[in-house]
Amino acid sequence: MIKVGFMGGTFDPIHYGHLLAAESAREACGLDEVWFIPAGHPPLKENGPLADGQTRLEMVYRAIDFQPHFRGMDVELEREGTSYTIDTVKSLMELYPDREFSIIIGSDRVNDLPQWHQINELAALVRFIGVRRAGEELKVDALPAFLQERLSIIEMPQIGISSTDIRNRRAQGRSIRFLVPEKVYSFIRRNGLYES
Ligand SMILES: Nc1ncnc2c1ncn2[C@@H]1O[C@H](COP(=O)(O)OP(=O)(O)OP(=O)(O)O)[C@@H](O)[C@H]1O
Ligand SMILES: O=C(O)c1ccc[n+]([C@@H]2O[C@H](COP(=O)([O-])O)[C@@H](O)[C@H]2O)c1
Repeated sequence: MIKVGFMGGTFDPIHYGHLLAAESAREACGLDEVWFIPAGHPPLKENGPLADGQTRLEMVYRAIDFQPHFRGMDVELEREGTSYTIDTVKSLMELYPDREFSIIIGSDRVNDLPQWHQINELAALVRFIGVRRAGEELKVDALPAFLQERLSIIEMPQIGISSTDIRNRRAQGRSIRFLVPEKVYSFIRRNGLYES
């Protein structure tokens, strides 16, 4: 079986925190591939993304350009309605029966796992790889036992970057250089993304 770590996200925009979390998970868990899957309509987020789906996917492609273990996928962008992970996992398992999927999530998402749609069924299908995220407390003990059993926590160099901070910096006319890969940086600037 080919081991795939699926990293879903709003990626509005993708940044070095995402890439380093993915690479840390790949190394720690011996993953063959990491797939970056931008959410069409992210669940549990108060505000929808600022950039449209194709623009966020384009930034993912630019960020992972020439990385042999990384892939960008549009499966959630093509789907109507809220992008529940259970639906994505089921369709990926059907499309790629030769692959074994796990889900890579940062600590903020680890803490809200019990609120995920059909979480019992999801946890029966996949394992979760939780990555410690700068500024977020990991509350593994607060999770129900069935989730703790399906969760591995891995470490990564703590990197306090968030897409919110990047969008805020752009709105204030501040620099985002070195927070995102150079090809994402030039794309954001060229297209005037996140300007106020
Ligand atoms: N700096 C980081 N370190 C580790 N994990 C991260 C980091 N930033 C995001 N993640 C994780 O990546 C996944 C996708 O995150 P998302 O696209 O929402 O980015 P974000 O920076 O949290 O965005 P926003 O600030 O808009 O909420 C989530 O599981 C999140 O926990
Ligand atoms: O399926 C759910 O109920 C669910 C609830 C919260 C988050 N997720 C997924 O977790 C990933 C990271 O979410 P976010 O909001 O931090 O970008 C993304 O793929 C979301 O679709 C999924």
